[in-house]
Amino acid sequence: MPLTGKEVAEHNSSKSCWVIVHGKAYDVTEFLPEHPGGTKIILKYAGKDATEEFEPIHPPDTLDKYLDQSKHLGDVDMETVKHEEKVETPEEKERQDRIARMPGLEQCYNLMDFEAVAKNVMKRTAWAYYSSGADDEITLRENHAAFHKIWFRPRILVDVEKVDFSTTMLGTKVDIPFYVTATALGKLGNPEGEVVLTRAARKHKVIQMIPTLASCSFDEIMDAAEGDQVQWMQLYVNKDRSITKKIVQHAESRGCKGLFLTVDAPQLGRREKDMRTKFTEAGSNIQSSSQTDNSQGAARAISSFIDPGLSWKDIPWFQSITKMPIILKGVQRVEDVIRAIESGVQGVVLSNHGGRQLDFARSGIEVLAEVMPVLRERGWENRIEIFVDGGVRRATDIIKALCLGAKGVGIGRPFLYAMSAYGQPGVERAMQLLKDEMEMNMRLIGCSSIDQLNPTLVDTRGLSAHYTGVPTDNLGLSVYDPLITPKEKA
Ligand SMILES: Cc1cc2c(cc1C)[n+](S(=O)(=O)[O-])c1c(=O)[nH]c(=O)nc-1n2C[C@H](O)[C@H](O)[C@H](O)COP(=O)(O)O
Repeated sequence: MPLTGKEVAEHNSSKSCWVIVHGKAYDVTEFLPEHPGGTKIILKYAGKDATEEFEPIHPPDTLDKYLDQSKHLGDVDMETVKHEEKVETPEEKERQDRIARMPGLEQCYNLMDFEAVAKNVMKRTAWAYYSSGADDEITLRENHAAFHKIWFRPRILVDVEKVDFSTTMLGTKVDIPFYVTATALGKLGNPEGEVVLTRAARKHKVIQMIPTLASCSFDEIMDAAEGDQVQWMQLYVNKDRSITKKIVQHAESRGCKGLFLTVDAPQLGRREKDMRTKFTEAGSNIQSSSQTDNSQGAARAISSFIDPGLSWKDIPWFQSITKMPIILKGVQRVEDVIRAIESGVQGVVLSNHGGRQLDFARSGIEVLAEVMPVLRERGWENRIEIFVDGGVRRATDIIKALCLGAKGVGIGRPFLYAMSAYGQPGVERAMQLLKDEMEMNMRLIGCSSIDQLNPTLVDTRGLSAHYTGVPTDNLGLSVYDPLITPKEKA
């Protein structure tokens, strides 16, 4: 006999706390103190239907994985569940008004346009999670600003009537040298989540990297791919290696063509915009006497399983459990690229996690400029495939990276913003804009194919000039949200 809404509603305190998710009731009383997202956000839904809040943040198998079966109380007759009247807050009203006034998709002419629109139409928590960088967001801004320190030395009088910017990445032929990188919690921005990116990537023959912390399940994302569409897997390594082994071997059995081990996040960075928004959403209680909620925002809430003990000695174990090419994602200095080559992995991503981890880490493109001359000196430039991510917003950024020796680049936030503001058509347009820019800029620098891109076409003398502690950059300056408590919340 299913439980009634009334029976669940009686368990609405920290002494006895039941919640409903997807039509089933769960006793989370004992779990409360362990919830990485803090107790307050759960107690807000004690005795109620928490599905809407739960869905975007937690991969679908979360309750099966982390809540003992004895706490799974069974079905609820949802007809008997009273849903609180949704009162539209003034903030939500303003957001809906901005949505009504947002520009048509055809008025987005570049990837930054999607960011500008998304900032205005996304829910605060979603914007905070996607846009935030670590600490003072210096590296977040530097990632984008670094590309502005590289200038072109274009060739002239080269026949560029036909331009072909297709290439291969880990042996897969792609239309254009970028991939959709792993970014967690796709459902924060779009109710369908990461499968929106899958469908757009398929249309543009672009590879998608599936995040460990996706909102959609891994199999949902793999199932959304069609034909010979290629996907890679990004892995946060679990302290429990038997879980990791299961995930990796399942990914391989499903046809994943690359395993990207994230190596720059032994602990997730402090993304204060995310933390701040989570705190207010959970109901700030600084003034009240009760213990202040220790919620750390979405990021911390979902990453407590990550193993900070991951080290070089683990590489042989990964090589023993999978035949997939192994790529280290988040390498930030040439010494570790050399060590990666010596350890026999197939690639690295020079990346600082989109500025979300160590603040004052250098941009991936700057590290690339350090790495390639050293590898060339050793004759090792083709020993592994080198990717770069962070701050790529224009095809000229892609071209600069390839001129310096990258095989391809990863792009994160722009596709999240396009997906959040305009859904799949938005992501497809963003990818098409990059293709249009690529064709034009390849012509203008005098190259008709990817193999002609080389270091003589760029001037990187200014690249390592970190002339200001806080590089001025619209991308960064416009992302800080006002700190003043909104009127209605004061
Ligand atoms: C924007 C974003 C990036 C995340 C990301 C989530 C978001 C919203 N998440 S995170 O929650 O843990 O930080 C991941 C992740 O799951 N795993 C990972 O390897 N990189 C993660 N990254 C980093 C991402 O893979 C790229 O390194 C970064 O996004 C590239 O910079 P741009 O966003 O400027 O393109």
